[in-house]
Amino acid sequence: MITMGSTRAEARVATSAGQGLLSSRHLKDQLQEPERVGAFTRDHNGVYMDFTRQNITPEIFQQLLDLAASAGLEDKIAGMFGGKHINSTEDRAVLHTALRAAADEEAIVDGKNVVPDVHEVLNKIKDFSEQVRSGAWRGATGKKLSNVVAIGIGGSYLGPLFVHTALTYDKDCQEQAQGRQLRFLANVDPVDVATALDGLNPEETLVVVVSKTFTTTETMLNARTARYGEWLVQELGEAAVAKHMVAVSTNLKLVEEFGIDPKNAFGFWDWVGGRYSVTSAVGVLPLALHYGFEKVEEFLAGARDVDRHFRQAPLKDNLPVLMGLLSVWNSTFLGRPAVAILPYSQALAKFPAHIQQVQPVVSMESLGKRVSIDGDTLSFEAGEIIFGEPGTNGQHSFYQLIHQGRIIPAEFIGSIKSQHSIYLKAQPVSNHDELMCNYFAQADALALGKDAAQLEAENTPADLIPHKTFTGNRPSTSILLDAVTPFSVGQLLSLYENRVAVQGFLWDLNAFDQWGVELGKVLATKVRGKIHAARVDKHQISEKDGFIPSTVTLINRYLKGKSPVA
Ligand SMILES: O=P(O)(O)OC[C@H]1O[C@H](O)[C@H](O)[C@@H](O)[C@@H]1O
Repeated sequence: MITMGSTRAEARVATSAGQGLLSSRHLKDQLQEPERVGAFTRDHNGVYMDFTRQNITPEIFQQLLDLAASAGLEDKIAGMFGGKHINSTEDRAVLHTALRAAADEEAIVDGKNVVPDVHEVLNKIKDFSEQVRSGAWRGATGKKLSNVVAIGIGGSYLGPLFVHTALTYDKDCQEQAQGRQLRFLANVDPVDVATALDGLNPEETLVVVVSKTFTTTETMLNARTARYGEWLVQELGEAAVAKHMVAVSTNLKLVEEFGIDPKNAFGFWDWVGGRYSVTSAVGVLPLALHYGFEKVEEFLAGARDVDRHFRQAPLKDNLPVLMGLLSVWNSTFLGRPAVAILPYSQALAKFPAHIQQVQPVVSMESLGKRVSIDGDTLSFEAGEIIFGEPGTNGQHSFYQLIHQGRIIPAEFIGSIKSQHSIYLKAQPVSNHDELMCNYFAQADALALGKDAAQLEAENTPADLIPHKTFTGNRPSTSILLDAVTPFSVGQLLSLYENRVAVQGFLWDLNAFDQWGVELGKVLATKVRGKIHAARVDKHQISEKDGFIPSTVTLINRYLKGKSPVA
């Protein structure tokens, strides 16, 4: 049986045991067996998952399921849905799944069913978005508000951006969004302010300030910039704020202090982690304003569908569980530290960035940890470096590395139907077919490789054979959706969110806190104070300010080069 081991030495043994368990047979041989398809593919409501190209055998698969059982995975999943405070370092329940529960479902947090609260906010969003879209709610000068700028960062940005990008060219969504614009402002870089506000008339624009805490420096500065900077108040006066600025937050007190009427604030709760918040008002409000509430309901229904599957399906058929187990197998047992998420869908272009944050970003932010939930140093490698780009673009950049360099498990995501079908008469296949030919080919190229004998048979010059050899045996999972729709985007989101939870449970770490981002924030606050003081007193920064010599030199060079302030 494979175990994680509780000491580094045991973990090393586990890793070599993992490698030892790997069949000496190359994937190219194993993949000839038709029964592998039956054993290692699953289909849930339009989400087809093929993990035949993973480095597993039926025995390893069984051992992974045993590992899940011995880690008490089913109980841990039940504990999460049951509202246990599994985010123990913040003493919070983890119930983002309640955000998409049906009105008649229950999710109990501290003895209270929170689903009615969720639906109260959803109804408020429905109402408000319909008023804005119909023109019943207008701007200060009487114009319809057809533009939305959502200001937020991290989880208050990446999820909504991912979903918006995914739905932009869905035919129905496109129709619903006609004549409207949805933009995001995240980076504190003033160039991002310029990009987000460029060409937007404040008279026709609604600003949604999205921040769970309502204290995040970047978001608050950007919100003040949109309000007082070159824009809203300057052009329309202070009174316009009431009609042009609304907020999404768990901190309604600070929303009011900022000068936004709490009536125009949409709440959520501390049992929703920031990076898991896209199905709260964080995503629902901007998306409902842009696409209409019904489309967002379809997205929520997709997430609910996979949540239920995750809660109910046996481990061996449970897609998030299987994805989590395979990640643990690849990273902890086989020592593969990265994962490439490769959507063969331009609509899913922002999915890798969102998952970086959900998985160890919520993969790297959630699972990028070094201690267990009890604070002990982990004895094994946990967390994965997640990166990715849509195919085929990635093929022309980093795929060289994954074909012939490091072994990086890949997750290919494709769809049967395109949102935008193009078929040129003179071409053998449609444009979407062409895209998907690559989706099929790349997974096989990684798994099957190309050896010296094949190259010799093609009369490859001997000196080029080492360069043209592909070792193959490189793992990947292929996910095939019927189409990229609001529903399937919700399914995909839930699949990955829940898979992160599984990995956290198996690694016994807290996938729901993010202390790792705090140190940088504290240091930035110190730098801010020192730069301000240096400017006011016209002095140089020195080591007395508590910086190391290289930072003193860097900051002084910056300050010197910037007068006047810009
Ligand atoms: O929504 P906010 O409170 O503004 O927080 C924005 C982001 O801040 C930090 O980076 C957290 O680590 C993220 O999880 C969070 O999403």
